[in-house]
Amino acid sequence: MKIYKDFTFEAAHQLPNVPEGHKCGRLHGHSFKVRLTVEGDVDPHTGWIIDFADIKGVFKPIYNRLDHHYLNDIEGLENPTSEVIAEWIWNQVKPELPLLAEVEVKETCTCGCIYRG
Ligand SMILES: Nc1nc2c(c(=O)[nH]1)N=C([C@H](O)[C@H](O)COP(=O)(O)OP(=O)(O)OP(=O)(O)O)CN2
Ligand SMILES: [Zn+2]
Repeated sequence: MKIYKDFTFEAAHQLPNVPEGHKCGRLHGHSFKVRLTVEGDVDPHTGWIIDFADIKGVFKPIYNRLDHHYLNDIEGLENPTSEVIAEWIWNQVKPELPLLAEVEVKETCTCGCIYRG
């Protein structure tokens, strides 16, 4: 069984390694969407894998580092593509949430990235 919790954070970034003139080389912002998916067995007593609130609790300090920040300033996010952000979030969350199975990051309505470790 898999469950997930969705988050939205607002942040600015620019991609330093794109070719000259690429639009993403300019400073811009997104309402980033993050989906954290957890996989495990359903506890027969509680009826859940874990409480959604526990996923939120684990992500809260990480969310606070991202929301309304300039991502390039964050250690490990100097080149903040969706792929790099997804792996970075995985590395922050996984030790605190061993059942984590998937991190999805969406920059816009039409593009995103899924990382499974
Ligand atoms: N593989 C990746 N490609 C791109 C990334 C990325 O993180 N990984 N990022 C960008 C830009 O940051 C941009 O914000 C998103 O790109 P794009 O989908 O081109 O954005 P648009 O909204 O302008 O696209 P539409 O074609 O209008 O849907 C670029 N590439
Ligand atoms: Zn962007």
